[in-house]
Amino acid sequence: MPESREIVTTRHDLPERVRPATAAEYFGRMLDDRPPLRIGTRSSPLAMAQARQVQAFLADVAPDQPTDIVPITTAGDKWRGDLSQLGGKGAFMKELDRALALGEVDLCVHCMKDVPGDVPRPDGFTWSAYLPREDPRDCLLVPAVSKARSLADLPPGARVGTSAVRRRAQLGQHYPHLKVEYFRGNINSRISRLDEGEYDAAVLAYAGLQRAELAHRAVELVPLDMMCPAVGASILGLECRSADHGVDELLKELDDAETRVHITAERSMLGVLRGHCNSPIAGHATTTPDGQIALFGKVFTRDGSDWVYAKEWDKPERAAELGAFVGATLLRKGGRDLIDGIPH
Ligand SMILES: NCc1[nH]cc(CCC(=O)O)c1CC(=O)O
Repeated sequence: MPESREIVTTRHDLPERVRPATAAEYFGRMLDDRPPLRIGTRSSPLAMAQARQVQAFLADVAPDQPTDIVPITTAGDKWRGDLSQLGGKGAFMKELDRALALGEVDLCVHCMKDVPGDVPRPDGFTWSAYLPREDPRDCLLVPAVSKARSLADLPPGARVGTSAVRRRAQLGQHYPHLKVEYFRGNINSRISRLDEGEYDAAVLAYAGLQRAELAHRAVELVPLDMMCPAVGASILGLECRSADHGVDELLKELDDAETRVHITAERSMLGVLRGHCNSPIAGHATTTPDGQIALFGKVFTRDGSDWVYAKEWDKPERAAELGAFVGATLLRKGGRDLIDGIPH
C-alpha cells in the first residue's frame, strides 16, 4: 500500500507536517483557526467607512484575528420620512441590537451621536471602546458653483439644508435671516442635491465628511461657540455582549480614556434631560489645560428664539456626576419646559 511506505520511523526523519507541534505552534494554530470577528454596522457609505476604520485598528492590535464587516440595513436607512414617526434615532439601532443579542455579529460600531439618550441600552451589552474623538465641529458646504465661504456670506432667505434640530435652532439663534430646511439621506446624496441647486448651503458634521473622504467640500468650520456639537458628536463607540470577555478585552485595546470621560459626562447630562429625538440639545465636554473636565450644555426651542445653558467643571473621575449636575442645572433654568414644549 502506498500509504504504508510513507510512514517514517525515526524522529529525525519526520516530515514537517507530522512532527509534534510545540506548544507555541499549537496555540498559534488555534489562533489562526479563530473564526472571524464579525463587525456589525449600518450599511450607509459613511457607516461602512467607519467599520473599515475599526477593522484597520483591530488589525493593528490583533494582527492574527481575522475580521468581517456585516452591513445591516436599518429601518432608519430605508425610511425617507420624518424620523420621529419611526421612534426617533433608535430607528438606526434596533436591527444592529438584535443581531448583537442573537450572536449574528460580535460587535457593533455606532456613532455615539446617534445613540438615543432617553432609552437604556439593552441588558448585557457593554461599551468596550470609544475611539479617540475627532473634530466635533459642524461645517458649511456650498454648491460647487457658489462663491459663499461662510455662514456670514449667505444672503437673507438663503436655503440652508440640515438634518438636525440642534443645528436648526442654533442657525435660528445666530442667523435668523436664513431659511433652514430639513434634508435627510446619506452624505453623497445630500451633496448631489446641494450641487443641483436644491439648497444654497448645507451644514453637516465635519467628522462625517472626513470619514467619507469629502472634507475638501467644507468651506467653513463653524466655531463651537456658534454651533455647539451634539452629545457624542464625532465619537465612535464599539459595543459587544458583556459576557463575551474575550471580545470585550480585545476591543478595550482601542479605548481612548479621555474620550470615555467626555462621553460619560455628555451622556449623563443627556440622560437627566430625557430629551426625545426632536429636542434641540447640545452638549460638549472638553479637558481644560489643568486636567479638569468642562461640560457645556444647552437646550433650545425649535427656532432657537429661546434657550438655556450651563457650564460646570469637575475632575475626570467625576464625569457622570458632572453630567448629572449640568443636566439638573439646565432643567432648573427651564430646560424641561423647552423640551416638553416641542411635539414629538
Ligand atoms: N446624524 C447623522 C450622523 N451621525 C454621525 C454623523 C457623523 C459624525 C459624527 O460621528 O458625529 C452624522 C452625519 C452628520 O450629522 O452630518
